[in-house]
Amino acid sequence: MPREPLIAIVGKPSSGKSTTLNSLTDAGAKVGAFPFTTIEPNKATGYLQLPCACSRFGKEDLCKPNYGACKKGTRFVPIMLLDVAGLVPGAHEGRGLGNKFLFDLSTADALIHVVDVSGTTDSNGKATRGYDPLNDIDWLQEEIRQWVQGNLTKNWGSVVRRHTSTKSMAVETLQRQFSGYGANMNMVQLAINQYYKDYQCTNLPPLETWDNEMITKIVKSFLKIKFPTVLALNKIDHPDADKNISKIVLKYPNDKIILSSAITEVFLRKLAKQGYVQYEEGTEFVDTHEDIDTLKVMDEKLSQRVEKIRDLVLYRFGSTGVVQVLQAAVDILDLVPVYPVRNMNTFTGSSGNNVFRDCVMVKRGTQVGAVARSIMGDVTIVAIEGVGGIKISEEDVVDKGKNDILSFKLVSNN
Ligand SMILES: Nc1nc2c(ncn2[C@@H]2O[C@H](COP(=O)(O)OP(=O)(O)OP(=O)(O)O)[C@@H](O)[C@H]2O)c(=O)[nH]1
Repeated sequence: MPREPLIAIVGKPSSGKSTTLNSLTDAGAKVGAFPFTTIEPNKATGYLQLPCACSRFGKEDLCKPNYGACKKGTRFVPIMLLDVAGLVPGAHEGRGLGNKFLFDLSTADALIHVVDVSGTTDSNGKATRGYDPLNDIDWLQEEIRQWVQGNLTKNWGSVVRRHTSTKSMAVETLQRQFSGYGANMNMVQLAINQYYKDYQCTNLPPLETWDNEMITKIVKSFLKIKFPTVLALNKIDHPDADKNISKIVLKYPNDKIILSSAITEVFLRKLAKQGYVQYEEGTEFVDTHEDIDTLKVMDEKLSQRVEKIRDLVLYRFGSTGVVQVLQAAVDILDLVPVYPVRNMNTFTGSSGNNVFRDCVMVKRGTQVGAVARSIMGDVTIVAIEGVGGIKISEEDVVDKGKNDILSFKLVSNN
């Protein structure tokens, strides 16, 4: 994943995708610029919250990121989000805005599947009552599988002929066929390993003998690797949500599931902007005039609404869950923050007193040399220094809190 990670928000109409996106991208006055050169219409910048390196050294007051923000040691790192609207059942056959959106999806590294757990919208997003959202999870996975499988098997005869005549290995042939989804050899090998795990076997039958059932299995395993998914069970504020949540958690015990109420997050942020509450995003803490007397006084109706939100969402679930949804997506991608600095004694950049100006998210286990090249291009590295001036080799790997603050000494161009 040499470019910035891209996380797609998917789900049926009216599940709450836009509301989730709005709450993730509206970071209010807190954040500044973002690093992406082009933002296309269906892309937006979300802000991942994580403990910043400045808090390890008590330098919170000097932390001023080039991109995003840092507030009292909590870093807001910009992450690119893709809004995949218009997915409806039958999209792989071109229904709705079908193939275009599925095509957009191919650039995503992970998915946030927003599921309406209130059961108040049917499979097409129309208002109803008592709908079973379990259908939506299966439907979305199936829709993507049928699209990928359709693309793979369209010319299966010639794929097999070429495979045989070039004496290719299955991993090579699959990589060629899946290259449109950004799949490299490593990803395809991981997919094959996933297949071994899913179907408890140790080798693949010859590709020439694969029937539809076998191809389905391979595609399913590939999709697990290509699109790791967080299930955002949204609308938990609704009274019908509880029983649906239990059913989903029981059926998908191994999935990454986060409970959310996007509408509550949007509402609380609005009240905070208007000066009625002080709200710590991602937490259950909402202070009102009773706690902090500089906050505006709310009328009876507004007070009752905030009280209801506390009871129905914040105290029951610990937060609105929206901040955690993005954190979960970054977790399943196994990304960790790395802070390149110029001066390892002061943690500053090329000028000024501000510390930890840059932060990039890289896959855990990436070699330090590869991190340098992904930031600065094809450079020649003379030395790499870590905290305390320790020497780090290009082959050392990045981990959470380890080899994550780096100073690269390069060959000078002059
Ligand atoms: N009760 C409740 N309603 C919500 C929540 N999130 C969104 N909604 C409502 O659900 C409806 C659909 O929300 P959107 O965010 O527009 O849904 P969408 O998935 O973007 O819909 P499309 O644009 O049609 O694809 C709106 O009326 C929202 O106010 C939530 O957490 N709780």
